[in-house]
Amino acid sequence: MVEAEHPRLLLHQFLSPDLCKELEFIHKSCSTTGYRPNVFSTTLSHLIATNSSHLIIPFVSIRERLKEKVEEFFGCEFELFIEFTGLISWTKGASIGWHSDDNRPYLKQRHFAAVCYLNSYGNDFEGGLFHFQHGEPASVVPMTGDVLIYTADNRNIHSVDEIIDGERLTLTLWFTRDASHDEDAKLISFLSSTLLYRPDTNFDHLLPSPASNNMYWFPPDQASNYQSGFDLRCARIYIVGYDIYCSQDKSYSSEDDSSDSFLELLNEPLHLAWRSHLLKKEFVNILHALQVLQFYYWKCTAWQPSEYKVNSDDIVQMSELQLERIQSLKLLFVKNYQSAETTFTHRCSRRSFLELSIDWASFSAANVAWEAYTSKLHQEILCSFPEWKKHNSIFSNPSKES
Ligand SMILES: O=C(O)CCC(=O)C(=O)O
Ligand SMILES: [Fe+2]
Repeated sequence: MVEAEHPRLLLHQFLSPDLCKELEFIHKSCSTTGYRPNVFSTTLSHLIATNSSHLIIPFVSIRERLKEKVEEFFGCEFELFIEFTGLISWTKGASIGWHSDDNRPYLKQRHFAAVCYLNSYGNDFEGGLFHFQHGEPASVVPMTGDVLIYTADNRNIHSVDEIIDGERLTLTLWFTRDASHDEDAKLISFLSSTLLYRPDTNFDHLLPSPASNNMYWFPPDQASNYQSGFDLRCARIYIVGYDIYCSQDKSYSSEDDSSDSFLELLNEPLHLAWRSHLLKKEFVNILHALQVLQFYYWKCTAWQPSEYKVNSDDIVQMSELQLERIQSLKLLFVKNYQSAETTFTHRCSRRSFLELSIDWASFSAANVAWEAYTSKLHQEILCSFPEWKKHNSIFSNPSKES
């Protein structure tokens, strides 16, 4: 029974650990700076805008399950629309005081919220506890796979403590009774203009294409002069011990150039390096490199190093000149390394990244597996889209084998 005064529900382990990992992979390879200080987000329309529409697929069944659960719990079967779906991460310094989720005139359409915790307090971040101002449970400790559902009105005023360390990740959805705020309709119309005009035979058409450079600069208020802060895509690569190498001869001055022209290098082909080794594989841009690297971290435990042989043609030893170039690129893209590290790592992972050694054979295997994963999702979205369009609604394909 719904408690009338404070209608809310906490579900334990509603999402599987693997789905949480998959959504984390998507966020760590696609996010941009968010709408509040120290917050990063990945919305579904952003995935479409960056040529990664296929990455919507992992969200489809969980959106469906959450909507059913909310409708069932609040007794409004078949009445709701999803208003917003997004991956949101909070880093050191982020917090929110007492509020209800419909507390702005432009948020009045929000009737219910579902917050899915994709990582855990203590393990991945410190701080970030959730509190309700009145009623039970008074506090929620975010744990991987748990979901908190509540009404968006003032019966559920809540706050989140400041994040002290690490990156706290959620999948957050809002639901509405107002059909004019149906997210599906907007996504389908966006997909209509991007998805179908692409031949699906050539893998190059599935490579990510970055949004504008300023969306990846952190903190966002520094994106007007780029003198401090960092490019978050590069930061996510550097903090796990990799380097970025691009051979372009153009010289960009970081001191007197306050434009973002140096960031254009990241939209050009580039390589990844580890210590003195350069991976010969060329990535079309920084997002491509980041996505493959994050995929490797998502899946790396699945590969036994002995199963794969390093092809000596895959890597080269770098020259002194190349190593110098790598250092100067690092200074260009990450003005403040300390802040990048504090933003994206938890003290536990900081230590384990230092102990990691690269296994190039598994890394090459990850690249092959990432292409297969991408093609499979692309096939799925091509197959589902005509039905979505017909019903103006995003739903999972019942014929799909699981
Ligand atoms: O992430 C959470 O636990 C809740 C976040 C929140 O209150 C909000 O985004 O409005
Ligand atoms: Fe909230």
